[in-house]
Amino acid sequence: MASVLQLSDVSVVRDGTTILDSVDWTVNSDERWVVLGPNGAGKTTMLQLAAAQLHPSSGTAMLLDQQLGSVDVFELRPRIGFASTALARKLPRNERVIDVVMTAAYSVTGRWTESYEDLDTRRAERVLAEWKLGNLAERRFGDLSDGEQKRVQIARAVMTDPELLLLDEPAASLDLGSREELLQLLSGYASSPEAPAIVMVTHHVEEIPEGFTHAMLLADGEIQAEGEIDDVLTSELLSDTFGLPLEISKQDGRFTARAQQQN
Ligand SMILES: Nc1ncnc2c1ncn2[C@@H]1O[C@H](COP(=O)(O)OP(=O)(O)OP(=O)(O)O)[C@@H](O)[C@H]1O
Repeated sequence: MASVLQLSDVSVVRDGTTILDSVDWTVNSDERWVVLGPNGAGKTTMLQLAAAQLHPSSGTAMLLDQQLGSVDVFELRPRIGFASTALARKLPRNERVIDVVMTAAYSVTGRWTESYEDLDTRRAERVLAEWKLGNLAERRFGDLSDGEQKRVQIARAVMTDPELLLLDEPAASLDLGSREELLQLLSGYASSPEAPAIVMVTHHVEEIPEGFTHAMLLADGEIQAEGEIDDVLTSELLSDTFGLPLEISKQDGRFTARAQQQN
């Protein structure tokens, strides 16, 4: 299976601080990864590397068969779908939902003078329907609920049929109903044979959709564990990563975690 991302001995240093330390990580095209770790572990930095928004300070990062640092990132970025709160803040709140999604075709936020083809419109309509947003296409983005806005961000990220989809805390701040609705959609998407490789950062194991295959645990910029999801999301490894005794269980494909009872 072809790899879409391959980090070899990658470190990221910013203002003298090592944020990622000698990371080795390969994501193959048929894998769906979740990245977990405490605040400040380096998860967002890892996604920024995977989104070609950041170069390694040392080591080698291969992204979609191109080496970061020796490729035009503007050619790479349209092949990568990225949904994050930072990106969502750039989306114009008074733009129609369909335009928020369609402008991804040009990697811009905010419709301006670009001309779109019927193909773009049809694709945006199809993606909106897939993410249960078809009836909201003409609404203003800023008027939607948080749950609907999160789905629009993902619809926008998949608009260009990316080879790698990156999701930074897609379920953060959602109420229980909106979270479950989103997880169901993400599960369906992740389980489809046409889905791209996916990397999702989250703070909560409860937010891992069914169908995710691999996990990475990160702390202090170092990988604590990585591999198949059931081998990595164990009570022992999670307790070590978060520095407190945790008990993890899995039922019907979904994980839950809680602090262990102290005697
Ligand atoms: N320019 C910078 N200079 C120094 N340190 C930085 C810089 N940018 C980020 N950091 C630090 O790097 C660390 C990792 O940040 P990052 O946002 O990748 O972590 P994270 O795991 O996504 O955290 P969170 O879960 O809180 O979102 C943090 O401690 C952050 O303060």
